[in-house]
Amino acid sequence: MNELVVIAIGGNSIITSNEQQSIQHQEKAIQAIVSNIADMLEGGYNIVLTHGNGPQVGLDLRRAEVASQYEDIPIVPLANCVANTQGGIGYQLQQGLVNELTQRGINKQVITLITRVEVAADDINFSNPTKPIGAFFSEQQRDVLMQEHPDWKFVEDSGRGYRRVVASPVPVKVLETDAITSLLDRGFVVIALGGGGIPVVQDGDHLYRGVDAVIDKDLATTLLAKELNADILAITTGVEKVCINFGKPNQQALGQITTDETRRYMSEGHFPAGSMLPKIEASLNFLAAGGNRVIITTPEKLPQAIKRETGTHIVTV
Ligand SMILES: NC(=O)OP(=O)(O)O
Repeated sequence: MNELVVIAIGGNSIITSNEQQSIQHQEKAIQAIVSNIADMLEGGYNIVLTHGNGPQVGLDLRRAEVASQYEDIPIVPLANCVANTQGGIGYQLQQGLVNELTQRGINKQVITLITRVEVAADDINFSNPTKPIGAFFSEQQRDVLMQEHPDWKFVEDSGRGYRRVVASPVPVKVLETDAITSLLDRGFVVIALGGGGIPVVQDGDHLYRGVDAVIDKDLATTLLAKELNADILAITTGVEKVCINFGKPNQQALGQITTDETRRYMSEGHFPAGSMLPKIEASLNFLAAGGNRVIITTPEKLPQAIKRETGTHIVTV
């Protein structure tokens, strides 16, 4: 039985900077990603590929806001913008991966699944926006935007500038897990849960409606990996390996670590909040639910990391 790997790719691996937002730039980034996914498929793994949408959903929302200044063009709610990014990014990944597999002579079907995720209507995160979306702005640009849009909130993001933030409720349940399982059983590579899933709340018995938010894709991917009983969760990030004492002279990159060691490093404050910490918490959560292994590495290093040649591997024992 082939191992099931659930892989999360960040939206910023596809739009890498303000200057690289065009579809042509995104397709170039996607070509590199699908080549790595194809390598993993050749290694005999079953794969569910999830992706973020931070830069893309911010762009989509901005496009909708600008267009809605024309009286005949209605505004698009944020939940629909998330759905749009699932379709748009999913299409690019699906087409890129199908083409890559065809060129390699691999007969494997790929499908993108629109995926909804239930969140709690009373989630406290609705009143405290934390999820950065869209482009990076200078302090001066941010101040101008805040004057034009007093309801917009911003946060400084990773030393790269200011980004708009929106609500990011905790994912409670992936509503399309059964469909993903059926597709995996039939041999598909499944691209799902784009942008952390379209956030929906219960609106009566088994009835749902979309809400204006963007779910964190690492949290949502962990939830899906648990629901699918996946063997391996692969979380991609900007560094090849997780480090302790990051940025200090005694910085140390971590290869394989146990959950006990991970918890100790976490309690010693080695993993910054809003950056590596949520990925580490998600990893521990997946392993506590019975997962075998978590890999944290860059998208480029995934094929080597799955063979244990690089990356940080977190295991229970
Ligand atoms: N939705 C989400 O978490 O997207 P990014 O990973 O692109 O920020």
